[in-house]
Amino acid sequence: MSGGEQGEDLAICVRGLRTSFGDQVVHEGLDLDVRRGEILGVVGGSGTGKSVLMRAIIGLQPADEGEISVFGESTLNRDDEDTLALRRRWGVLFQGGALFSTLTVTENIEVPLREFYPQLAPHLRDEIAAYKIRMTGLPADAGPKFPAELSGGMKKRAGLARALAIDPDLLFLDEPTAGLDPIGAAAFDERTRQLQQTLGLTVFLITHDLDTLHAICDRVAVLADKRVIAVGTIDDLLATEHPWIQEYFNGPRGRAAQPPKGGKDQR
Ligand SMILES: Nc1ncnc2c1ncn2[C@@H]1O[C@H](COP(=O)(O)OP(=O)(O)OP(=O)(O)O)[C@@H](O)[C@H]1O
Repeated sequence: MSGGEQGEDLAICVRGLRTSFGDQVVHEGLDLDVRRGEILGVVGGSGTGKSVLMRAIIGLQPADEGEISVFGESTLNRDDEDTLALRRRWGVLFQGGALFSTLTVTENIEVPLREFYPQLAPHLRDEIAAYKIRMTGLPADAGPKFPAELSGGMKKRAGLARALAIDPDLLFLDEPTAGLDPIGAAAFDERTRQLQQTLGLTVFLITHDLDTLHAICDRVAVLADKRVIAVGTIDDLLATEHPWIQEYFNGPRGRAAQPPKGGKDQR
């Protein structure tokens, strides 16, 4: 189910990861492969370390032990210039959106453009921001608005537009549909899938949303006991006997989210 991938087919490769906060060990001996071009859903009970894993991959959380590489390049122990070159290849939508409240939507989207392309002329920055606004399905007049003036769904789209600002190859989404109504969540999923297919993105998607897993994830990784206990399609996971996995996918909510038999996508 996991392992055995060729290095060049992998967007992310984690081996033997250990992370901790003081005495609290979050991950121990964690391995994970994310294939290029896939949407990998990451699930697990609350506090199992999904966000900490994402932060470790993008270099915001130190690793006590282990190896992490992104597109074949180690993310650990890099010098500043190398780190910047690698960071250009990913965009991140943090849990809750994490927009700067004192900046407009356009200015938020321009933050990574200023950081990575400081020489870019202001009118080009504005054009790119306007394009990203359209791309993520925000209304054109969202640009001059402040985050406090946006609905929850619009904030997520603005966060997505910022994550896509520098045309990344890899997108990290931390609970992108949390707090959205089911219609808004389905629309966000659909947009994520469209963008992933059109732009050839690899997506690392942390979620508790069973509908999202069924609708757009190619494979799902399950975190428990400080490591990834299983990775595969939902059918692969259903074939395992781990009690948490069975409860998660076959419990009342899991069953309700399963697509009807005889046709995966009826939309
Ligand atoms: N900055 C921090 N300082 C101390 N402990 C932390 C910190 N960040 C996370 N933790 C701890 O690490 C563990 C994993 O947290 P993490 O946020 O990765 O969980 P999660 O699986 O994403 O949870 P959820 O599904 O609830 O968002 C938790 O016990 C959390 O309290």
